[in-house]
Amino acid sequence: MAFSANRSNVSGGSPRSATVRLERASSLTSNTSPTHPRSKAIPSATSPGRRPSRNGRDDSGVSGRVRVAVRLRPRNSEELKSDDVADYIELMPELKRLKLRKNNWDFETFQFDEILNETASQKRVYEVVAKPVVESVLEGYNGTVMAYGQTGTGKTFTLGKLGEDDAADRGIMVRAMEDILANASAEQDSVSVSYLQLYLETVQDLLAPEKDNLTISEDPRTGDVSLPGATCVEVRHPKSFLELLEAGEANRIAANTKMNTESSRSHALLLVNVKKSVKAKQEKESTASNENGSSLQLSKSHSLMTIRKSKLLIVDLAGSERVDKSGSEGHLLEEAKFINLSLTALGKCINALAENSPHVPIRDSKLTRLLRDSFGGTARTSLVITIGPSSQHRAETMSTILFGQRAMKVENMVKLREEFDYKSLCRKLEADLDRLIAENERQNKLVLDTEEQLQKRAEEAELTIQQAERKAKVLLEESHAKKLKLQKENLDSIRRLQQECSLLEKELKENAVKLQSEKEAAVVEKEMQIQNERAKKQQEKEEYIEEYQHKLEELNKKFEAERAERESIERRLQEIEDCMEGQNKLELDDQENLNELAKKMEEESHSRERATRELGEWKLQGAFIASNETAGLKDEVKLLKQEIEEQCKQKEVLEKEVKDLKQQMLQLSYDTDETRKVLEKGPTRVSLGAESPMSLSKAHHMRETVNGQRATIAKLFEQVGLHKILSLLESEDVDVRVHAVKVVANLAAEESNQEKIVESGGIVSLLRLLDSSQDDIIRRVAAGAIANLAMTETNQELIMAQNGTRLLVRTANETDDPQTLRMVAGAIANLCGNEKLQARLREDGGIIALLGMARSRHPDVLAQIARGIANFAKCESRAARGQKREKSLLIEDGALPWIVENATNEISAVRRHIELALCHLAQHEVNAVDLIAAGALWELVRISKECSREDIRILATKNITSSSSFQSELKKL
Ligand SMILES: Nc1ncnc2c1ncn2[C@@H]1O[C@H](COP(=O)(O)OP(=O)(O)OP(=O)(O)O)[C@@H](O)[C@H]1O
Repeated sequence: MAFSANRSNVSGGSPRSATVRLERASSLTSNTSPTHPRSKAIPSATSPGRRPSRNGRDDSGVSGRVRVAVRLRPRNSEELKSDDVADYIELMPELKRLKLRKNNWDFETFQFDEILNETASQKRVYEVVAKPVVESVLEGYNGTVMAYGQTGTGKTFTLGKLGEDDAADRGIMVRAMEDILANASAEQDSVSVSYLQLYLETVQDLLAPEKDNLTISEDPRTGDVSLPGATCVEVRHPKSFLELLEAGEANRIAANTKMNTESSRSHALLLVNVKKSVKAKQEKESTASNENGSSLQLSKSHSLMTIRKSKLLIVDLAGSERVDKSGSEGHLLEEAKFINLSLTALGKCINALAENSPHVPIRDSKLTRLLRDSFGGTARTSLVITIGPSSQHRAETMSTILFGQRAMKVENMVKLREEFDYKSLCRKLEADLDRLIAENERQNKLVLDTEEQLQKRAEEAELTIQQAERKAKVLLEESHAKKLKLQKENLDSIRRLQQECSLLEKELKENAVKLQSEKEAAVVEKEMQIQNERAKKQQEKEEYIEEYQHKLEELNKKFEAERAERESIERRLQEIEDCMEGQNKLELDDQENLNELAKKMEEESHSRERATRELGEWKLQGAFIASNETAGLKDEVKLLKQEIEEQCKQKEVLEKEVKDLKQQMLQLSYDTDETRKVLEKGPTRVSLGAESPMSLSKAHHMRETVNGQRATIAKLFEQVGLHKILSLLESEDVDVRVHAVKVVANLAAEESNQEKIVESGGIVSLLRLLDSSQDDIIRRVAAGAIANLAMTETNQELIMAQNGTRLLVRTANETDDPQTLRMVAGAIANLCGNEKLQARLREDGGIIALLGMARSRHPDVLAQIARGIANFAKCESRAARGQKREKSLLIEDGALPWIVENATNEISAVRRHIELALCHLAQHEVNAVDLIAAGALWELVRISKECSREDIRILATKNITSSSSFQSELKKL
């Protein structure tokens, strides 16, 4: 039987080699050895109740003081009867203090871990004294619960009470076993007990009474104490434990009877061995490996189990009064040796430990050897000291208390005791190995299978390649044959195409020769046609000239007659002028007289005023004289008035005469206008107007009249003087201005007069009149005069310099009178003929104004516009000769649409001018694109074929053929 569980083989445990003991915190082993004095100065661990943590982290050695509780037994029946009242003890459970009377006036105070009075229940005693130790045992630590006290104070009651009658009486042993069994797994853990008695240094097995002298064994390496021969019974239920305990108690009584001794002389020891399996931590694995110096590597995949082996020792000591009497007091030493050697030895050891003595006499008794781990060892130890209430045992009580005080000073180093379960690990590893071997075999088989498959596939692939090569060879041969065949077909096609090409070339050459001959024939025919037309035109022209010359001669004759008539009118006019001059002189004289008279009257008025002023002074003296003078003056005034009236009458007569003369002059002016109109339509003055429907005879008559009038006017012009006539243009009288401007216009119609008119400032006067007048007749006649003057280059420059273009433009915009517009258009048309002034003319708005006047739609106006455009285009064409030409300003100012629109105007004068203008514009390639866009090309083509004037036709043809743009446009169609 073994006292220590790890040495026990009672239950047929496995061989020792199967387990490896792991001592944690081996560095503290020497300290924990009972053979070495232990230091008391372990500060934090000295606190009562300090326990290793449940999670096992606090698994290195931890110091733990022996905990001591005091329990006071209630008074028994005898004590209750006696007067021996226990007032020598005073318990203070709250303060955990106990006071013991020393004498009548003094108490001694002791501090304990727990104070349990007489009313403390068994349950409370268990929880306070034993439960912490039991829990510690369940966590893998050794534990000791021990009761010490005088006989009859309740040690057995506290520890070994079974509680058959009343469960509340169950003592620490029963309750501890209940807790241990409740926390142990029936499958994995094991709980076994041994129950022993020590009497006079003899260890007896209470579960096997025949074993009455068990040997105590100590492991020299670890110091563990065991009883190899002790009975160790596995316990699974509290009930079986009770039975076991009852049996053990019966054996104890029998043994004591046999040995003729008392139970109070022996120590009862209940040894509970607990084996619990717990999952090992990873760090434990490495530790295990290192400590054993083995190369064993534990797979992390295994959940390694460790076995925690702990033992709980519950010791019901013999009554201590003998110790006290024999050990402490030093008397009756022999008796002590016989009776309770072990208690004495225990007291010494505790003293030594409490006093930190270098020598602890642990080997002095079997009890101290058995309790080696409980005091100064690795177990958690809790001591309950029991005392009685009777003052008769005061000395024993004091002795017990002092024992308890000394025991409190003993410190243990509690250590976790656990081992790896290498058996199960080995089993798991073997299972793993089997599994790995099976896996390896399976993999090998798989590799072999794969290799076979690969070999098979390689052979198949080889076969496929050979087949593909054969197929490729056949296809290559076929392709080569096809290629040769195609090449041959291509060659045949090329030859055929070459033959077709040569045939086509031959055909083309023949067609070209044929076309050339047809073209030449057409040219010859065309030339002949042109020559015929030319001849015909020439003949018509000559006939016309002949007829015209005849008519001209007739007109000249009539003109001579008119001139004679005009001279007579001019003579009459001279007479009238003379008469007017005389009349004017008379008027001037009368005016002087009147002025003189007015002067006299004014002086008289002043005199009268003076007289009036002096009248007050000379009222009396001069009244008479003043009245006479006034009468004289009145008479004089009367005479003068009569004279004035007479002169007025004469003036009226003269004015009537002037009026008549003016009437005559007006008539003359009207006649002049009419004559001029006729003349302007004649061949000598073609600058203005289109052909009139007036009959030739009437025109002739009119021209004769006009010629006569002109002669008269010319005479008048010589007699009156140009300056005077021009000054009349600024007369306030509208009629005078009208007549005067008509006279000037008539004069300007004669080229011979123009120089004089210009020298006399006529252009400026006419422009001023045009600028200032709102009268349509004046503006029309003035514009006509300007138009006539604008026929020469010098005059054109003068007109332009005097801002004439702007005035004409303004007039053109302001009036809708066709005759005025005709004159204005004529004037601008004349200006258009000056190539030096083109830019300025355009800048002053001349072209746009010219085009704007087309709104009139009057044939005469349209003719003048067309003439102006033709003039402009001609000058542009002339100016650009030999220079790089920019686009025509006419095109820039948007004239093309109007030109194209009127290119076929039924009025020949309009049409002819536009045809000319188009030809001039077409001379320059720069205009070609716009001309094509405006449709002018087709007009040019038409002109080249239909124009009545040959020169224009030729010009148009030349333009068309010489323009690459026109040619390409024509080719498109
Ligand atoms: N706390 C208690 N309550 C009631 N009765 C008690 C108590 N303690 C002890 N007794 C009684 O006192 C008597 C003596 O107790 P017990 O036998 O347990 O003492 P003991 O210390 O074990 O004595 P011994 O040393 O001789 O074995 C018993 O009859 C027991 O029932």
